[in-house]
Amino acid sequence: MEIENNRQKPNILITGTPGVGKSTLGKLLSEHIDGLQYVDVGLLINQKKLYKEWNQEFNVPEFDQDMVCDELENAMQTGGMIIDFHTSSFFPERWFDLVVLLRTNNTVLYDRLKARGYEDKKITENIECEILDVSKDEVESSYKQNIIMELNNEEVPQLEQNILQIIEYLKQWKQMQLQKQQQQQIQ
Ligand SMILES: Nc1ncnc2c1ncn2[C@@H]1O[C@H](COP(=O)(O)OP(=O)(O)O)[C@@H](O)[C@H]1O
Repeated sequence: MEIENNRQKPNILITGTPGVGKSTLGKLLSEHIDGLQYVDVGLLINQKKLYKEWNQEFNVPEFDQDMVCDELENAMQTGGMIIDFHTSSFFPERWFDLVVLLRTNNTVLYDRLKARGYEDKKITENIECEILDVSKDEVESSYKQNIIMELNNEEVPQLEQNILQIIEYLKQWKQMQLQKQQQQQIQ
């Protein structure tokens, strides 16, 4: 792990196809780890009207990338943010210390999206994205491999395991950041 910023608290991106469990994980992490704040970017876009156009086909806003980034910039510089969004390449790479890519198999994903009340067309589109590794490709072309953590998330025990793995990563991050700051003080 090589840290290129001086943040006191790490920023985490949680991404993946809708239904893989991003908000469940993000909220749990913010509850388990002091000082981390969870942000559902989809919700933020709606609340702060960070869009200029509306997608009639899917009845969702066409979010404006610059407006979203401007809205988050100050908080990201401070650190301690858990960012949850289904797409990730437009965020500045420098923002994140850990990128969590969640994966869920098709059968489970289908059931979750059906339970959410999505139309068949929207379910099929999302499952195709998962099969075709759309989020994975996006993450791998946008962030360094050593900060990407790809985690399966079908069942509750996996979720618990994932949380432990992330907590462990963040412990190491904190230690490295501390060492770096001590070295900077000596120099
Ligand atoms: N590890 C898990 N085991 C069982 N159900 C899960 C798990 N993670 C998430 N879920 C469920 O899957 C559904 C979708 O999760 P959610 O966090 O809303 O996904 P996303 O934010 O990626 O759209 C929710 O009903 C949630 O309770």
